Amino acid sequence: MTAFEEFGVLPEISKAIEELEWTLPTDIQAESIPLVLGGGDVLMAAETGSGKTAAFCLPIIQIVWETLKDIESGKAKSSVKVSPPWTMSTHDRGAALAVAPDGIRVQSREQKEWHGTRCTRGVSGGKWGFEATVTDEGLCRVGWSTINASLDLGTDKFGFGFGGTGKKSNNRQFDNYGEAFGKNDVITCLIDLDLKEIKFLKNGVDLGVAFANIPTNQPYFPAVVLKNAEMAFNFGDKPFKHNLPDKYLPLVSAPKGKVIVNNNGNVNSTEGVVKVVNNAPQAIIIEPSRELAEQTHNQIKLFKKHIKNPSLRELLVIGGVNVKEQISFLQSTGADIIVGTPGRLEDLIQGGYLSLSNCRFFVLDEADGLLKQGYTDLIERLHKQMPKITADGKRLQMIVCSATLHAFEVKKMAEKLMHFPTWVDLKGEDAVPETVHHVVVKVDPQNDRMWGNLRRHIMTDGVHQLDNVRPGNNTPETLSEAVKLLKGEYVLKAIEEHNMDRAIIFCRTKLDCDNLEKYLKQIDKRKYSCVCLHGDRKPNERKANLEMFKRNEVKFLICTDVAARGLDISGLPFMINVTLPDEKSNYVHRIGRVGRAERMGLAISLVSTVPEKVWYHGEWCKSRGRNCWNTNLTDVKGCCMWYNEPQYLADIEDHLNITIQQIQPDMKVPSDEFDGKVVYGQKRQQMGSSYKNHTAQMAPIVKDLSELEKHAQILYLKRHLTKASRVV
Ligand SMILES: Nc1ncnc2c1ncn2[C@@H]1O[C@H](COP(=O)(O)OP(=O)(O)OP(=O)(O)O)[C@@H](O)[C@H]1O
Repeated sequence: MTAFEEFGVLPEISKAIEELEWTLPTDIQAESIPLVLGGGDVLMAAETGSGKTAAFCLPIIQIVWETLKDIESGKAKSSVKVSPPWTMSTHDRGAALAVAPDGIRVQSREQKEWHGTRCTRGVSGGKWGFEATVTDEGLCRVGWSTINASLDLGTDKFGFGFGGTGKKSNNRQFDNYGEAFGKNDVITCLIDLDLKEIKFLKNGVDLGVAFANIPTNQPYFPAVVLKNAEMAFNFGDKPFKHNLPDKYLPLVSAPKGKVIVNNNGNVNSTEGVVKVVNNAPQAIIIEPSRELAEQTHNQIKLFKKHIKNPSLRELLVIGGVNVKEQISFLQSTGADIIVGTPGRLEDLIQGGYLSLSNCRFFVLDEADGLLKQGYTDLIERLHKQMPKITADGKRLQMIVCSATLHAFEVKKMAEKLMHFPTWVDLKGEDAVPETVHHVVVKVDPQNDRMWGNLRRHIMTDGVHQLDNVRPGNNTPETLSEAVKLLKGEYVLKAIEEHNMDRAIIFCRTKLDCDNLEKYLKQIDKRKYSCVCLHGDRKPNERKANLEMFKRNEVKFLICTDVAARGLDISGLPFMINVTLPDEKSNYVHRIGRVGRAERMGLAISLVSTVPEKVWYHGEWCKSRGRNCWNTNLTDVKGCCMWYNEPQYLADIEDHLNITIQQIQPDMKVPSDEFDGKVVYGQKRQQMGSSYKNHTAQMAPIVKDLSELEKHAQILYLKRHLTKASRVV
């Protein structure tokens, strides 16, 4: 049995993993795979390069395939025929109400409407009780209803509820009763079908009869309705927090003859039959960029290699590619798992080519990035269209992941859309993997005057074309232009010093990328072979460039933040930040392109010591930068801003709670600075090789300790002997 099989992964999938020579699951995989296989919603926060893609792809492939097999063998019928234990019903419930897998916790995150559910069983005579605990803020009403009652408990004559505002309600009549209740309060709900009355206890205190003379010609079921709230139930499986009053019994002890099964929502058994529909996939995985979508799609293809009978169909749905091909694939072959970028996915859904009716996995990879790119509404729209329970009775599972998941937007979204999610948080706040050595180099045009007499230099972005910039004139504009020139040279120096023959280089703008590409090629096309990856390049060119870089056919990939997240280039040793990102989480993502899968990587960031004036084309810029020469500042609707890198560096350090090692412009990284000499791009050396160094480092500390020990022993002996001599 392989290590992956021990975590519940099927042999067919494990075989493909073995062929990739992965012997053990990474930590995030070991934690998350069982949770997803177990049916839960999961938020995965783990370092860059820690294997999050497989952590969600493997269990999804497995469950989707198992479902396909069940459908093929006719087993995938609705699970509704099975007589359920005392739990809240996943069928007889409002659309926005979620029932946890244990069936006793319910939650609704809908803020405007009420959503309710009823128990899977009811009683037809006797005196019964159950407990409902308020487990979160929000509005709730709990009580008893017959099977004919609306799920909005207390709004028709068949339902009797007690609400958190201290009101009882039946048939839309809301009257004061008992007292208000809220988070952590325990409400005991009692029904006496002999005396025909319903009453409630709050934290064990009897609030008196709420409803008398209730009709008893129908069985009664525990019921609840919530508005952005959460409750947990105990029907008597566990000891109650407060004893039931005399003669009342827990519902679980009701004898067979008195128990009625709730078949609401289950009656139409043909609806419970799951069918394979070509354009209705079981899983939708959203990625923030085309490249990343393609990468995840390729991983799925690898993982499903040995999956047969039935085969599993995956489809890549990204922009910039002929939509007709995607539509025809959906119609002819069909797809079980779709990986895509948000815009194209929604186009296909709105056009009616793609249906979400069978979707049971909704994955947001690089979720914070998606939300920051403004896709919150789109995600909510798609989520709304997905069934919260599939035809075979499975809950919609949401998986959300990133190396920088601790963003406010993510927490808000998780609260709104996810149900009882588990945070698999391996690092706490955002962090840099130990395999990444990251350093900064100050670019100081006042100290390093080399920019004043360069024979050849990089073409700059032209921001200062109309300014009087020249050596000897120390205006902010001149220094800003000088930074741009120096950065071109510093990139060359970094490449030279570290003999970089493979690196990803991040620039702030598409223009900066183009200028650096031209400069490197102008100096030496072969020595500095490079390609660009940014939003202005055609999709085919982007794809071809990335492939060339991955295949080692060019040495440098120059890109904007479009490539900051997720791209996995095996064994990449170096990255250079020509300019720091203004979004601090992107620093983590950018430098995380190196130091992946336990290989060491070096990230060098060039940081200007003075403000640099740069392009910033906002919505007001009609051409969005193309041929724009408006060098006014943004506060007067111009398209430039002063970029304050020292501030961004401080923000990043503050965010990561570290001081980033600074190196000199000679780009030398002290060889024993981290954990001894390392070979970037290779796996970390075994402890044996650095052991000598380690003992040398420890020697003075050990010597100090031994001195202290000697001192302590002498002190003890002196005191002891003095005391002893006094006694004598
Ligand atoms: N169990 C494993 N054993 C060996 N290598 C693995 C394992 N899991 C993943 N990898 C490799 O580790 C690399 C990084 O994986 P992946 O791209 O999934 O990282 P990630 O956590 O999604 O990173 P990012 O946050 O940058 O997107 C890939 O090259 C992948 O093939």
